[in-house]
Amino acid sequence: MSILIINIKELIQVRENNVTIVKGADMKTLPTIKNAYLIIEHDTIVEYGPMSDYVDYQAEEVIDANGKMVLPAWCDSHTHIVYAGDRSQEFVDRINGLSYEEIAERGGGILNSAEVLQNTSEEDLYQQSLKRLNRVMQLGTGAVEIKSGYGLTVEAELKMLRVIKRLKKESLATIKSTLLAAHAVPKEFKDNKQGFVDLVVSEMIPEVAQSKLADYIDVFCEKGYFDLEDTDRILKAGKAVGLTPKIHVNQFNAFGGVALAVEHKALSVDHLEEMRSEDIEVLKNSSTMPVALPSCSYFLSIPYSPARQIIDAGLPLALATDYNPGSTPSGNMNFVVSTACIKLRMTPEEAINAATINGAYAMGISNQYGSICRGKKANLIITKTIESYYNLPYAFGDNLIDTVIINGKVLE
Ligand SMILES: N=CN[C@@H](CCC(=O)O)C(=O)O
Ligand SMILES: [Zn+2]
Repeated sequence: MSILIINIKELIQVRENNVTIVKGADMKTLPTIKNAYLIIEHDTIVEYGPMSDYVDYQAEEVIDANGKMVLPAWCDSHTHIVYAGDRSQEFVDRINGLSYEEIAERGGGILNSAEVLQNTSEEDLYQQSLKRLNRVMQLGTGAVEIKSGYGLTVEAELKMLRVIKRLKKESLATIKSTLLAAHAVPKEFKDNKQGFVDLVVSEMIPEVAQSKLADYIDVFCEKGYFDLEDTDRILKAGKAVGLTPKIHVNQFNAFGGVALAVEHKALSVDHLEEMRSEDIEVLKNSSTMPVALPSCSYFLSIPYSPARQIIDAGLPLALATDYNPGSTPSGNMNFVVSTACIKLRMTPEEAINAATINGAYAMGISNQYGSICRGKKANLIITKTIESYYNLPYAFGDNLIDTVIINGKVLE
């Protein structure tokens, strides 16, 4: 299959040298080609350039993108798309005055989702999750990381990971899978957190590694969940079987989790709503990607990650949705990009870099995704007719996407 796209008003995020990460002041640059063409063969970008250089090419499908822009599909490096049911009652409880923490203390929150998921069949869980995945693909997401963490028993965590594996196989999207067994302490272990950490380390991690069901290991490193010692044990055990760490850290409290993650050479540290200067310092000269989740801050009314401080310190930053039933029931990367500009004071260039190439880095796939580059996979968004790419964050809440191409296939 070959696709030729002609008359592209602006081809965005063109990176000739297969750049795999963009940091600091460089994030303000978004390389583009005006009035461009692009050729896809099978699932790969094989050629592009200005229309003035275009030489006749016989493609099976020709798309005239007159007035429209083309950019890499969004790379959403942090989601919990596989879950059962919803937590809309807790949403209303919060409106009526309860905090996210108070709801969790009453046995709601993650434990509520875990109970529902444990009682949901694998087929039903798959169907619910597939629907969400298809929806976010329509919204321009072409690559996505999905975590376990609503199972909290060996059996239910494996069920979640098998659903992710099936999504990998049956969906067009590129998917990375993360074991987040240490997401909350289950009721049965309420007074025996160590017992649960032992279970994660001695049963869940080996079993998941054995059946090759995860690419990454995650921990919710937070007061009332898992402390530095627990996190250290779990990351060590994960790394020992080849699972690279990506952790939830500094969402409500900052107490050294970022430094621990860097020590473990984590691929990413995610949330970062609460950042101290030493957290920023420790990320310098590391290979760990900081990831901001602005939809979560929006939904919970908690602080936004200090993107300006992070980028102005010369660090890279990625943006992701955190799509989950409790803190972020939205997988819309367009909203994330808008909110990053509006609330985190990122420029459109920074936000697009953060949601494409840096998002791909935070999933370990930026050698293949996240920019327009010969040889990279053809995951693309074709916008509606727009004046400038500034319109993408500016027109918040609007859908400016006309067509999505994922791994060389046009979404119906
Ligand atoms: N903070 C931890 N985990 C999720 C929320 C989980 C939930 O509330 O269900 C997050 O990333 O925000
Ligand atoms: Zn999360």
